[in-house]
Amino acid sequence: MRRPIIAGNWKMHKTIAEAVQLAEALKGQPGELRAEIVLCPPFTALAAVAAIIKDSPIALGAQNMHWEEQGAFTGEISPNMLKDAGCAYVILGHSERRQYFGETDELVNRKAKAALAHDLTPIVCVGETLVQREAGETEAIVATQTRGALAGLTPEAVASLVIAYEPVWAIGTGKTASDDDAQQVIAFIRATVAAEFGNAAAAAVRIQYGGSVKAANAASLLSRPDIDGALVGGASLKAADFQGIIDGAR
Ligand SMILES: O=C[C@H](O)COP(=O)(O)O
Repeated sequence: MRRPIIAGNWKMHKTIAEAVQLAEALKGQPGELRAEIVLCPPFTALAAVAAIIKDSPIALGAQNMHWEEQGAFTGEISPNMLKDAGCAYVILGHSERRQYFGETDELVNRKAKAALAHDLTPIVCVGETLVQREAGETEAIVATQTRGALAGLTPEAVASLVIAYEPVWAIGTGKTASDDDAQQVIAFIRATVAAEFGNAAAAAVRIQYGGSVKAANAASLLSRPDIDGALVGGASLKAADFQGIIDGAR
């Protein structure tokens, strides 16, 4: 049985004080959680958020990472630095990293291997652009990205990680993939994993949907059999909005 995972990607938002305030508000929410919750603040707020959530069931994640442990890589953050700051997860290959910073599947693969070697769970993002979708290339794109990002991993490693299917055209646009579309593409990604890594890895790997998830659509997306949670951008920036999504997974 796969436990749903709901991650808030705060992107380049929140000062340390604002991050602390949001983490405090979320930590204070009562109730049993069916889903695992992950907060992914910017690097500058990781340690402060870690201190707030340390005795709660909420986990900490980063939004990116370099693959080396240390060295002359100005502006980069290493896997052991993320562990040191309290991270359990790291988002890799987000479409914004691919689009604005030239990240390739090969680079995402290198990062995924480094994350796993440091006991960080990668949240590997895949997804097609609008042009690719309209050209009927969705399956080809997500299959290539999935195979590329996971190349060389063991079935056990693949089983332990998280994939986020984020159609680029749905990110921050208010346009959500329909439940049927999201379910269909995520089932296809799972079949791709099965073909490459076997049925046990495919049955275990958690695959989230991301792209304009909000309280109003979360419950029905998460009720689909292959959708194992959500990677949330905009709606993770306000405690009430994110809590509404978490409630959708109860
Ligand atoms: O990582 C999160 C996604 O890019 C989704 O962002 P969004 O919920 O603002 O559409």
